Amino acid sequence: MPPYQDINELVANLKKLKQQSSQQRAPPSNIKSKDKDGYDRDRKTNFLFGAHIPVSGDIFRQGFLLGKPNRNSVSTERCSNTSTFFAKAFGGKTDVMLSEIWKDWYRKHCKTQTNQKCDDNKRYASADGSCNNLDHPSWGVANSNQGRYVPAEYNDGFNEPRIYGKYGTKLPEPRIISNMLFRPQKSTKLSQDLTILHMAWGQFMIHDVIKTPITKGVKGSDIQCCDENAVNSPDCFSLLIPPNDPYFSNDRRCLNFVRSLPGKPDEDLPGLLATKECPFSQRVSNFMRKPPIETEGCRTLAKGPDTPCLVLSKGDYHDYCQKSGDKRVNVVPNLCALHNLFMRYHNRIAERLAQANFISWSSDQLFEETRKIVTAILQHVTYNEYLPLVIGKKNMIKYELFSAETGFDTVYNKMVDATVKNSLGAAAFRFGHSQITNFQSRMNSQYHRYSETPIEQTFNRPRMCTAQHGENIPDLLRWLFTDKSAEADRYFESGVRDKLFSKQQGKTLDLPAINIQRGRDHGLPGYNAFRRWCNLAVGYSFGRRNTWSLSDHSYSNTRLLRKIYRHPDDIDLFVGGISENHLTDGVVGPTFACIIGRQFRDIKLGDRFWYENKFAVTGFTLDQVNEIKKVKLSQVICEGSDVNSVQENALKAPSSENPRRECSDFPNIDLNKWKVPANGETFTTFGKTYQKNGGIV
Ligand code: HEM
Repeated sequence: MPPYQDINELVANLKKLKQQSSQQRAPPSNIKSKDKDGYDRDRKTNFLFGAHIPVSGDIFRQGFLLGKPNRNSVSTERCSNTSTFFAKAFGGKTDVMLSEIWKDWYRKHCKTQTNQKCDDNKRYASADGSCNNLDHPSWGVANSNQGRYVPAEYNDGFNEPRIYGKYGTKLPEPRIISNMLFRPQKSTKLSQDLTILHMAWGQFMIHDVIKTPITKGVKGSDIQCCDENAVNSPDCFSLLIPPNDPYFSNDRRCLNFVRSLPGKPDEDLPGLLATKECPFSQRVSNFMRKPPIETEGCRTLAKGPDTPCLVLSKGDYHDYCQKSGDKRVNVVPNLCALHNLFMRYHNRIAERLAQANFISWSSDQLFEETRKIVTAILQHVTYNEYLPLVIGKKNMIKYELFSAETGFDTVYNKMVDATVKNSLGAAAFRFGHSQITNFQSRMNSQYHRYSETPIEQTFNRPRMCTAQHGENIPDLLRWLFTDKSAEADRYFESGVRDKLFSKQQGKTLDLPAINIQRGRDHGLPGYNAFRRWCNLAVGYSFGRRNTWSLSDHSYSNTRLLRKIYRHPDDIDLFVGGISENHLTDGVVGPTFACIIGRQFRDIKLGDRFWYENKFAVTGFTLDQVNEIKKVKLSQVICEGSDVNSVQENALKAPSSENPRRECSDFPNIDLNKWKVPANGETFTTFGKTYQKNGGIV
C-alpha cells in the first residue's frame, strides 16, 4: 500500500483513478470550464474535508434546544455508507486499496466517537448532544456530518456542486431563476392568519437545530469570492448576475457565495445565562411588572464579538453586539427579540426554582434543571403550536408529531437517528424565507405601530433590540404577535431578494438565489428524487395536468418551470418545493411537508431526553410533565417580557376566536412541582429516592 502521508497526494491519486474509471459521468465535452465572463464554474478541487464537514451548535448551550442538537454543516456520505459512496464516486470500479486508505482518512476526520463511554445515570443532556443515544453516542452530535434521506448528487460524485442537468447542460443560474420565479409582481400577499411570530419562531427554533459554517479565509477573514484573485478559489461558488437584472446595476456581475465548511466548538456552558454587564446603579430590577429579579442585570444579552454585527454609534452604551451563543442573534431584530425573551425566561425560571427550595443546589444544577425545563417548553411549543401550522394535521398524525394531551408518552426509539439532514437545512426549512416581510416594526402597549424600518436597514444592527436596556423588546414582540407574516409562496420580498445584507458595504445579496446555490453546493439531488423518496408522484413533463406532469404545481407555475429547466429531474429541490401548491392546512406543499415531517419525527423519536418520555433518571415526574404541557408561547411572552396582554395562540393573528387576554389570565408554570421535601426528608419517584439536595439516596 503506498504510504500516503500527505492528503494532497491521496487526493491527487483518487482523482486520477476517478478520471480513468468514470468517463461516462464526465461533463459533456461541449461544456467549457469557463463561462464567457471568465468565472470558472467547473470547480475541480475543494475535495476533502473542507466543504462538507459540520460545526457545533450554540443556542442550546443557553438551554433552549430541541433535546437533540445536531446543528452543523453539510456533509457527505463520507462518514457512513462508505462502500456505496465509493461505488458511486468511482463508477463502481473502486480500487480496494485506495478505498481503505480513504476510509482511514475518513475516520480521522469524522467524529464517530465509537469508543465513547456514556453515563446512563446522567439526568441532563450533554451540551453537544453526545450520548443521547447510548448505543450510538455520536448520533446527532454537534460538529458531525449532516445526514441524507436521498444520496448526494455531486458533480464528481463526492464534492463538486451539482451543476449539470439530466442532458448534460448546465443548470440555470440561481439569480435568473430568482428573477423569473421569486420576484413579486404586486405588493406583498399576507398570510390569512399567521403572525410574523410564526416566521420568527421558525428562524429562532431552526437555528437551534442547524448551523452550517462557511469556509473562512486567512485568520478567519471572510472570503470575497467576487474579488478578482478569488474567483477560481475552490471555496468559491459565486452567483452570476445576468445582464439587465431588475435590481443590480449592470457593472455588477457577481454575488458572493462561499462554500460550506467546518466550524469550531464554542465556549463552555455558563451558569445562569449571561446578561449585559452593567453597574448596579443601572440595573432595572423593578422595571418589570413582575417581582424584581436581581440576576436580570441589564436585561439584555451579554456583549458579544463585533462581527458581523454593526454598531452605528460607537461608545453608545445601548448600542452593542450581543452574545447569545449563536452569532446569528444580531442578524435581524425579530430574532434578537426571541433570544432575549428566552434568556429572560430562562433566568426567571432559574430564579423561581431557586426560590422554590432549590437554594442548596449548585449553580450548575440550577442551570441544568432550568435548561431542561426550557428545552421541554421549546419542544412543546414547536411540536404543538408551530409545526401543525406548517405541515397540517394529517402530516402531524402521520409522522407522530403531536404530543399526548396530558401525561407521559414514551416515544423514544433508539434505532432512530436524529441527525439533521441536508435536505432540511439546505432546502425544505428555508421555506420560512418567503414569510419574511419588508419591514421590522414596533408597537406600543396600545398596539399602535409607531415605527416601521425597512428590513435591510436592520440587518446586523442590534440597536433596535438593545436600546434602553431592551425596553424595545416588548414593542418588537407586540408587533411580532399582531401583524401578519407574508404568505409562504414562491414570492420573496425585495428586502431579502435584492437587499440582503452583505459585509461589503452596498453589495447586497439575494437570499432565495443563495438557497438554490446552497442546495447545489451540498449536492442535493433534484426535486424529483425527493418526490420519489416521499412516495409522491414524480413529474416527467412540464405538460398540462396529466399523469406525467407535475402534480402538485399549478399550471402557471409549471409553465414557468418549463422556461427555466430542461427536464423536471433538473428542478432544484428548493425551487420545486417552494413553488408547490400548499396543503390546505399548512404553509408548504407535500414535498417540503414530507421532509420536514420526517426530520421532526427523527428529532422527536431519536431523543432520549424528549420531554414526554417516562424515564426514571432523565425524565420529568408526571406532575412536572403536565405542568410543561400547560405552557403556551403566549405565556412565555407574558412571563419573559413586559407585555401585558396577548392572544392565546400567539402564532395566529388576534381574532374573535383568538382574542387577546390579560397576561394574568394565563396560568403560570407551577414550579412547586419541582419542589424537593424539607431538610432530611426524602421522596421517591420511578423507584429512586431523592433528598433535598437533589441527590439520589
Ligand atoms: C429575517 C429573517 C431571516 C433572514 C435575514 C435569514 C437569512 C439567512 C441567511 C443569510 C442564511 C444563510 C444562507 C446561506 O448562506 O446558505 C440563512 C439560512 C437558513 N435559514 Fe434563514 N433567514 C431568516 C429567516 C428564516 C426563517 C423564518 C426560516 C425558517 C422558518 C429560516 C431558515 C433557514 C435555514 C434552515 C437556513 C440554513 C441554516 C444552516 O444550515 O446553517 N430562516 N438564513
